[in-house]
Amino acid sequence: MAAAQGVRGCLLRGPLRARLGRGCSSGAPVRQQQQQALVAAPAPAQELPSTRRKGFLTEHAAPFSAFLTDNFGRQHNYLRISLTEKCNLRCQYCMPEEGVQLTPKSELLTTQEIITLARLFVKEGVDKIRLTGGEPLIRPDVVDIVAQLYKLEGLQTIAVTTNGINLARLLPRLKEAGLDAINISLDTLVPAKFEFIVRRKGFHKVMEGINKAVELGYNPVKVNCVVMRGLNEDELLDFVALTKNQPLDVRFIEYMPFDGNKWNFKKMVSYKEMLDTVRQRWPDLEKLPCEASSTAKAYKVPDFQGQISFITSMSEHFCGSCNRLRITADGNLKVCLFGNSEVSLRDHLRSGASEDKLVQIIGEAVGRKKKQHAGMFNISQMKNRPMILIGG
Ligand SMILES: Nc1nc2c(ncn2[C@@H]2O[C@H](COP(=O)(O)OP(=O)(O)OP(=O)(O)O)[C@@H](O)[C@H]2O)c(=O)[nH]1
Ligand SMILES: C[S@@+](CC[C@H](N)C(=O)[O-])C[C@H]1O[C@@H](n2cnc3c(N)ncnc32)[C@H](O)[C@@H]1O
Ligand code: SF4
Ligand code: SF4
Repeated sequence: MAAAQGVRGCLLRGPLRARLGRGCSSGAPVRQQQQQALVAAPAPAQELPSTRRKGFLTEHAAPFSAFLTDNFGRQHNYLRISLTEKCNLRCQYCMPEEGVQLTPKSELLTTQEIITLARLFVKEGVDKIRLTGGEPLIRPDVVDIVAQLYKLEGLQTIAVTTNGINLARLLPRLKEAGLDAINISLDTLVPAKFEFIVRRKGFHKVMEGINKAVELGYNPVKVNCVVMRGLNEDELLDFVALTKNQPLDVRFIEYMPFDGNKWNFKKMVSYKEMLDTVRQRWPDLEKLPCEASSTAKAYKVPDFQGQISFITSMSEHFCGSCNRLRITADGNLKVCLFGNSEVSLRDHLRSGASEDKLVQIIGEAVGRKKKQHAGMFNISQMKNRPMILIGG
């Protein structure tokens, strides 16, 4: 597993301030802001807890569940669980400014229900769970959830996708509990623009979170950047420069349509356009091999420590190798990010369905999964949840 490999062996060299002084490609104001934000000199990397996984990587070889295999032969070994519908930011590309209709608390999955479902999926062959949201790190028991997941035999990777605001504070405990991999969302290196895009303050906290993840030895630390025309496409080269001396994987994401995010084609910057921009500055950019199921196409500037990637859901979808299922915070199984067929696992759990019955229901839902999403323009017209209620 990439993430399981990635958690070992991070080497840090020199203070971040010094790193950022080199290799930034655009004007001084952005660079100064980066330098102000990344002032801490990280301590030496520490080894992450990985003994449990070392064992399973070699010993766990159960046949893959027929229930989690769809009609196109795709094996779903990666489960994304949304821990909350709430968030401490209000990103323009994810949710409407006025917020979203929240589900009453009694209808959200309890911690026990989350663990029960996770255990069931792991038993059937899921070996990677990503916690998402909303903002997963505002759930008060997130550390406990990671600790309980860590005990699940067969689960090799526990990952989180976070906006980074609470990360520096929580990461030591999350790491102790068994968190293997971290993806942090950051769409701009300009503090004022950050406030505009996410409609809240917090830029420096996110940078602190990225520094803390590097300091604690996560490698790579993935940085998710949704690229939108007129907002941040002028910062691509600055983001690439961040990978020069740090173990970061900066992932440029094509802007995707969801309910309430005012997507339009003109605001989307395609993979090809982004790649051309980066290649003009670094013509010797190398393409890297990727896992077949990866959402991202990876590249590297020779001699840079980190790498960059592109998540091309719109212009070059990767549905053929999809291995992902989702559980929403209100307990629905969603078999495709861009499909609106859902089944309530919560209701079945609460009405006392047996494990066999639940597995059957999950299998039927997986059987309904389409070969691929319906295409950029069709999905921009379809009824779906706002992204904040899905979790990415
Ligand atoms: N179309 C599509 N996009 C996805 C899928 N999974 C994740 N993404 C998008 O990829 C971007 C990054 O998501 P992350 O939460 O970091 O998850 P990931 O890309 O699976 O991360 P890794 O496990 O580290 O590769 C977000 O914009 C997600 O919405 C998927 O199954 N289909
Ligand atoms: C919905 S967020 C939830 C996790 C966490 N709050 C965060 O922001 O990282 C998961 C991922 O989806 C991405 N995302 C949200 N809306 C998107 C959109 N319209 N297009 C592409 N990616 C999007 C975010 O940038 C983030 O990396
Ligand atoms: S992308 Fe993440 S941080 Fe931003 S509003 Fe959505 S859930 Fe919150
Ligand atoms: S759009 Fe649906 S089928 Fe395609 S990769 Fe994403 S979740 Fe999988």
